[in-house]
Amino acid sequence: MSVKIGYLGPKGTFTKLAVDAAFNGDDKISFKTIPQCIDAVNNEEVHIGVVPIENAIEGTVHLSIDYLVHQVRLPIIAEIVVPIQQNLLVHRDFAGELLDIKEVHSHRHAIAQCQQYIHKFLPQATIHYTNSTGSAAEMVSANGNPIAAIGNTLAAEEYNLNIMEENIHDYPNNHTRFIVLAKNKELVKINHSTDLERTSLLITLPEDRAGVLHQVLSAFAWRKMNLSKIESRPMKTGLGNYFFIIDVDEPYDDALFPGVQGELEALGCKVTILGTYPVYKLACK
Ligand SMILES: O=C(O)C(=O)C[C@]1(C(=O)O)C=C[C@@H](O)C=C1
Repeated sequence: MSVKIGYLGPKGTFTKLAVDAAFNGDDKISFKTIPQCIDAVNNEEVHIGVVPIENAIEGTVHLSIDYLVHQVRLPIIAEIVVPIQQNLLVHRDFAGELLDIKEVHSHRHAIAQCQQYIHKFLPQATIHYTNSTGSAAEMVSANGNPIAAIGNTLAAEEYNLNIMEENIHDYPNNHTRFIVLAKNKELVKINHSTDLERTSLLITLPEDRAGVLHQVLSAFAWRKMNLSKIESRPMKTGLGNYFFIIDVDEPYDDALFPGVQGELEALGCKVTILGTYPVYKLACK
């Protein structure tokens, strides 16, 4: 059986680079948006979906986490981390200078990763947000105007663009985490080794209970469980209502995690496990 893998496309996105680094051979199907990709896994149009979740410079990809929490709950089966290098891509026929570029197109995370570069070298350009860096590159290749896209070298290749400036992201240690979603975890086969396992929890706090966040964190702290991320997001039910995503750098087990869950539930919290999964730090071609 050929395993169908959905990803945030079109061709030439960073998500495609992550998919190519992790999976070989299988059917790879691009989706225009993150929700469309997640829906496709849920509707069983594809077996696996890969979407970005967090970037080292710009932080969480809110669209992915919010869609997973509020719209479609699918388990996280694995995580792929790849290095991110942003480049300024222009049409093959563009022969001007940086100051001739009227518009810069890209995904909002890519624009944010190059904020200082744009501020310094492209102050005249207007910013246009796209669904992905790949769709920005596609747009530039179809357009003769003096415009540019921010994206990777695969996009330059796929859309026959010139790389006008390389490595334009503002901070050198740039990586993005991608999550792998699937209903059947047996279909997710990543042939790389890893010694890191992570568990992601969704926690909602009881209303108006002084010090409860401190108590939540202590439940992990005294068990010496290593948290790699804590993030709050609006519940979308009114001002001041938030949920927390907590990543623990340990696989789910039958002792510590049920202990934490019981303790948090006794405090009036609601705890949901979003996934317990291996983390693969991979290089891209
Ligand atoms: O637009 C792409 O190429 C994507 O895969 C999305 C995305 C993101 O959402 O963060 C992925 C990696 C980079 O951080 C920039 C953009």
